[in-house]
Amino acid sequence: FCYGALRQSFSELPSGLSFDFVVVGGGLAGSVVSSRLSENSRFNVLVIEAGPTNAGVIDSEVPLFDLDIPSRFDWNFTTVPQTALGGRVMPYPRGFMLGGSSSVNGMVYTRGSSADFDRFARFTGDSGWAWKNILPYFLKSEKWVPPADHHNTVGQFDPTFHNLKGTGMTSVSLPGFQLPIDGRVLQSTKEFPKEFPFTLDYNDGTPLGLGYLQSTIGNGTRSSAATAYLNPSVLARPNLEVVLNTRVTRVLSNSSGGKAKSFRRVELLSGTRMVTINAAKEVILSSGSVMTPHILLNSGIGDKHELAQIGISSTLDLPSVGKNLSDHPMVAVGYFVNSSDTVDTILNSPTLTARFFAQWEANHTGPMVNIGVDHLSYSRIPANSPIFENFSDPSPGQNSPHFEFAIANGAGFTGLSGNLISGVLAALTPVSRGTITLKSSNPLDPPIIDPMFLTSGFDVFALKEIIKTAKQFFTLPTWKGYVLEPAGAFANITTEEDLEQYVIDNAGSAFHPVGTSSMSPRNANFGVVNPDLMLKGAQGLRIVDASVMPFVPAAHTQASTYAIAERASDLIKADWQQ
Ligand SMILES: Cc1cc2nc3c(=O)[nH]c(=O)nc-3n(C[C@H](O)[C@H](O)[C@H](O)COP(=O)(O)OP(=O)(O)OC[C@H]3O[C@@H](n4cnc5c(N)ncnc54)[C@H](O)[C@@H]3O)c2cc1C
Repeated sequence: FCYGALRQSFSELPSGLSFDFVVVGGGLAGSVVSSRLSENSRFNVLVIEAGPTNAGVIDSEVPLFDLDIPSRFDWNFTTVPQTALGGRVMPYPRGFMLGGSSSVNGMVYTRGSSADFDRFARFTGDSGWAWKNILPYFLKSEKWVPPADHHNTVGQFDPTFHNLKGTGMTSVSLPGFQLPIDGRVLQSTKEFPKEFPFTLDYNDGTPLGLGYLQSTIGNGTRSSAATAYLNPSVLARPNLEVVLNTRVTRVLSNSSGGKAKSFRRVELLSGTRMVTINAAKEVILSSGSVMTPHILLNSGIGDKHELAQIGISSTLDLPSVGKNLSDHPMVAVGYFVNSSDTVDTILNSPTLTARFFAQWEANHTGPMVNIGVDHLSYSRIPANSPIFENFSDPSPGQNSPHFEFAIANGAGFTGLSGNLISGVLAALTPVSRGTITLKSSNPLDPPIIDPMFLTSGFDVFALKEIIKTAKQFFTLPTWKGYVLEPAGAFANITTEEDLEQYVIDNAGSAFHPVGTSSMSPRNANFGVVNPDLMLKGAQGLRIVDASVMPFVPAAHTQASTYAIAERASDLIKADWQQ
């Protein structure tokens, strides 16, 4: 038989092939796990991806285009009205192409704090998830490369915490195009060292402070899980098949009674027909925090009472499926600036966009290699804050931040026009938890997504605090003569009530949902997967994606998903060593 190709549809897959592993979703984690498993030539691996190929998609390749990826590469989900946000409905983007959300995301590469992973280990009872044991997997997935402009990076990162050996996979680099605000941003670490101390490297496990942005960019181009892990030489492996444009609807049980049920059969939509395919060893669900629980629930794996209400009979009663959705709420604030040298000028001018795109095409340099942010800052709510009279601290440890503050050379997420500088402000330790549920028993209906943003008073407080900090930041002496007046509704805030209303009117998702198929200790009567990521109470089904994280780390979620998928690959290989 001939394996080893990128198929445009399931019907292109030659009949008669059999597979050891069927990976559902060729997104970030699915690309990693299928690449690693197919390193073993005795394993036949099939990946089924709902979206199209990433190859040749310029909007995905050019870093500065990241805010405007066409909707055909998105699942185009929206949330239900958010009660704590004045009933607003908001978009909930998820990548719909090979590489998944790693092909459409903001490319920010942040790992989180050592305490985040030590908490994973404590919570699950598996020391394999602790920082010291997961750090090698961060290094295995990361290929540290020079920035696009090849500037001297000494003093801008700590090489001890990166893989400079060329053995890694996804390229990570420092900013490849200096922004005009960079000098002033760095000066702020001297003017406000208590809140913004300089940190050499926020990816060393202790992120607090202001440091240089690290992104999944190599040679001025997005490096995604697809470009890195499913590169042409991996796709040429005779034991790997990748099927595009094919949606999986359910996993089916192919055993009954007796021992734990086995879920080694996948149902998918091929054209207008439902067909099934078996995995001899395992089905691996890697459809992400929204679609993995959606597939499980449609398969009857979830809370049996809730499923009965929509006419789905239970195959495995696991009430935690789709619960515990944890995502970072985010809000942006902007100021007009006394300069036209911001990304707004480029993005609002077709002529400049064309000119800098031509430069990018010619030699992968210039403003298009950058996302308009060169620095991030991480900070904590002071220990003596009155909020801790009513809430215990949700952060996992003293080295772990409550806030992220990205300093953007443009309007960014404010949605305003003009020349701006903005702060993209995220609350990293959300207390609110949401759900993914089903509308009906039709597996092609979209999920009901309810992140329940800001339903905890702690999260409202956190966003208000970080806005106050951003105000202090932008009024530091370093900004004199550059930062002008606040922009949009932010300009009208005078009271604490105004501030709260601004948060309610403007907060949204930072696009980091996790927790909907959470790990829990092996014998726990809650959770969805065991610490080895096998579905609880079942055989033959593993979940490998962001949905298994029990808590959202104090970081953007791609780095942790890469590390989890790398460790998962080793766990799977060890289980099936012959
Ligand atoms: C707009 C946006 C910006 C972001 N910015 C950043 C950032 O700057 N830095 C960062 O660290 N993180 C960022 N993230 C988050 C990060 O990309 C995700 O945490 C990460 O990609 C999660 O990986 P995953 O494998 O769980 O899911 P995904 O990467 O989303 O992969 C899931 C895959 O499964 C496929 N799939 C789903 N359902 C089915 C089905 N039924 N059948 C077949 N295939 C299916 C999807 O099409 C997709 O390819 C961002 C995310 C988004 C959406």
